[in-house]
Amino acid sequence: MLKIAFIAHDRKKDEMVNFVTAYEHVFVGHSLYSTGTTGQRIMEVTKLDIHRYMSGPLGGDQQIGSMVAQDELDLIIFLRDPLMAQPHEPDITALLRLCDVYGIPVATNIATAEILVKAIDRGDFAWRELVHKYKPGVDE
Ligand SMILES: O=C(CO)COP(=O)(O)O
Repeated sequence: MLKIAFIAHDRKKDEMVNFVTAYEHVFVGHSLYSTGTTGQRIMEVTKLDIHRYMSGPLGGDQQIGSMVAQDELDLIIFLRDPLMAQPHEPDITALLRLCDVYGIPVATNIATAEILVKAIDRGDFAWRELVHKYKPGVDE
């Protein structure tokens, strides 16, 4: 079971809802997380159970970043709006930076999200289980 987070900016929320609905059969077996409004929108139209953090501008991206830092997240689908400035831009940058620090797969547009979801379906993310088993500082 993977831990997957969904985040979408306002003008990308319809796209996110359509995407998650189309692949609900893939996501249903996993632990799901989201920022506040994104999760609410997805749960309105699917049967998925999503743990919702705060809304992005109120700290939701940072809460998800904290999961990344604690090795508690395997994959993020973050549909960003590249054409609209966000008040919490530093939080967004910080989250993406942490994904790079910890090597967490993150899709920032729908084309990459499609590829990742197909990889999940094929079982390509089984390597994440190995990462979880190896805890630096404990196993060394
Ligand atoms: O702003 C966001 C991510 O940066 C998303 O937050 P919401 O899901 O609460 O709209």
